[in-house]
Amino acid sequence: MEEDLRPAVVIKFGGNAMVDASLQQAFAQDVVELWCEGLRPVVVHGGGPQISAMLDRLGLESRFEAGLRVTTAETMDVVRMVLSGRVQRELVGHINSHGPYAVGMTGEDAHTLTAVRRPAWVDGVAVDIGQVGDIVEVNPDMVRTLLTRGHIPVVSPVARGADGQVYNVNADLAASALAVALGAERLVILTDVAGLYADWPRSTEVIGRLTADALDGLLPGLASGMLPKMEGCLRAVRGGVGRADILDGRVPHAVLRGVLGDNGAGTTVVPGTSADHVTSTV
Ligand SMILES: Nc1ncnc2c1ncn2[C@@H]1O[C@H](COP(=O)(O)OP(=O)(O)O)[C@@H](O)[C@H]1O
Ligand SMILES: CC(=O)N[C@@H](CCC(=O)OP(=O)(O)O)C(=O)O
Repeated sequence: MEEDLRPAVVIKFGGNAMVDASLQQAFAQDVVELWCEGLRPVVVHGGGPQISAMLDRLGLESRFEAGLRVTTAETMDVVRMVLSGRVQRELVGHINSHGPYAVGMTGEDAHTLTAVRRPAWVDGVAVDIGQVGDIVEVNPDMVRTLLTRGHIPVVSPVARGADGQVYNVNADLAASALAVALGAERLVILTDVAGLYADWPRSTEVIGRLTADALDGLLPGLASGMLPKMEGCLRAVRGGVGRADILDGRVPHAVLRGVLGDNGAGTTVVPGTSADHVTSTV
């Protein structure tokens, strides 16, 4: 029975924050601690740097448009192999060193994530970036089943298309779509900076808290990896998730501090229309 279970907390573990083995271990410990506290963590992992490293070893090019990887059929094979064959396995291993908690899956499994091909928008122009997907449907049944049985789902951001193709999905957007479909309480995105910087890369001011409408106004000015992250936060809170946080994954135990301690670190997006935002200097 699911009635007495708390809403899920979806945590996106970023590729850049996961290159350090001790940070990976601290992250795994935090996720298990949340589970022990009665929360229901769902992990969606990235792996951008690991994919780029493998492409480089194979002599293949890594190219991004508006923060999304240009994905040929050859690139897609490598993306799938690195994400679900290596990065997900390592993470599941770290979590399961604490007990039989984690179960790895990809968005392709049980039709969890369905995507359609999407372009990247560069200066208002649609650019073809190959097998990159935008999620159009989420079936959260398998993730819910795992949660109900006391497991921690670890999901790779690969989706199936209704057209039979496999799609590479940005992990921030995959986490956001899953959070909405699960009716999650929170979306937490770990990355390799202190949060969303105002006037990046010139200022040292991190935006601490802002509403969905204020974020909507800032989105057109954002670049590179921060763009899908903030788009994911916006979609999440507009889709009913209570709040979305960007936290610094380079800080050990950032998840535990951010979720249980709520120490005000990082950037928090909340539903609402106020145009104001609060900044702090780091
Ligand atoms: N406004 C901004 N605030 C913070 N970081 C930004 C901003 N704009 C671009 N970035 C870049 O986005 C990066 C995070 O995105 P990405 O490299 O995709 O991270 P991850 O691997 O965690 O998903 C930061 O390291 C930074 O270089
Ligand atoms: C379409 C697209 O860009 N997909 C990403 C998927 C992995 C990811 O998002 O990893 P990070 O969170 O570590 O950046 C990629 O190929 O790099």
